[in-house]
Amino acid sequence: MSKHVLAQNQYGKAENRIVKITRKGNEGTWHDIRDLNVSVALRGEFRDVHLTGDNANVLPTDTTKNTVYAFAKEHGVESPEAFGIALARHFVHSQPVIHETQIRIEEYPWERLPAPTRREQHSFVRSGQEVRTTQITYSGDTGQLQIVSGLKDLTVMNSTDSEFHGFIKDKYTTLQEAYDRILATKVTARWAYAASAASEADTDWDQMYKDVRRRMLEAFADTYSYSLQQTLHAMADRVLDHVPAVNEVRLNLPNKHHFLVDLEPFGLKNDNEVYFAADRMYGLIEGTVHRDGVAPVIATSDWVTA
Ligand SMILES: O=c1[nH]c(=O)c2[nH]c(=O)[nH]c2[nH]1
Repeated sequence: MSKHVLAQNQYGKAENRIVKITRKGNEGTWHDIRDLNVSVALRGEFRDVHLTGDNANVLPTDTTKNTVYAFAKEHGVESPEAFGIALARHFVHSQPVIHETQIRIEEYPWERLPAPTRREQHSFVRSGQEVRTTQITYSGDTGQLQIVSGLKDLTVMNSTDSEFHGFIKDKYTTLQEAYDRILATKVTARWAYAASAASEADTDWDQMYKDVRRRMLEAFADTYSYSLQQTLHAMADRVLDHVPAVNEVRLNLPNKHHFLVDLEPFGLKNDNEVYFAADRMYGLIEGTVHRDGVAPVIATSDWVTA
């Protein structure tokens, strides 16, 4: 017997890559595709396997992988959220020793690539835009379904309407005050849905995603910024103002610094036109905004890099 305490534990198969084709139209020649990376984590009565290696309560990770693929055929992939909810419920409801499931999904976007010489639609180009994410947590004990969706790698820039000045100056400060700078960031966003939206069968998750993304981008573009912190708040605020199903927004915004190049040695004046785009290091601005009276649920400890 160990004298130490086994605390949080979970297991499952991570990063199951799956592409699902849905054939539509007259002869099934119109194809829709969903390209997912699905990770499964199971939580429950797993003391024995850790303490003695007794596998009686262990549904193999290999089975969880097979279930992901079989579910794509049996239930289809309507959206990452709907797929994740079905999987999360399945594991909890089919095995009494599994009390909670967490499904994490990334979706890689493809755009339709029209072929001028044929009517069939089965060609796609991977769009260089963001990765869509979702995390579904379902508890069999409480029946609670928590959905935190999001996106990452969405890079945006304002080439003006950004200032940064009036900050603390101590003996180590060298930063010049900026009255016209580039503001650029690679957005990682997560938003938590209200329990009512999570449990409604007809929630249109793809539309929700489009709405949240659009509101964040509009706020980024609309906000005359005196700091990336202010822009972060404006982006989250805009989502909460316009998308009632969302209760909380967390943003991780690396400040992708653009430094004015000194052109004086060449006898040239740099009128905020020529910048050096720095790769590293970067300021990292992070924060959560949530509805008053609703306790935040999105993890704040996740490590996000630019
Ligand atoms: O928008 C900014 N916020 C900061 O906190 C900060 N710090 C810094 O050096 N540059 C910036 N820019």
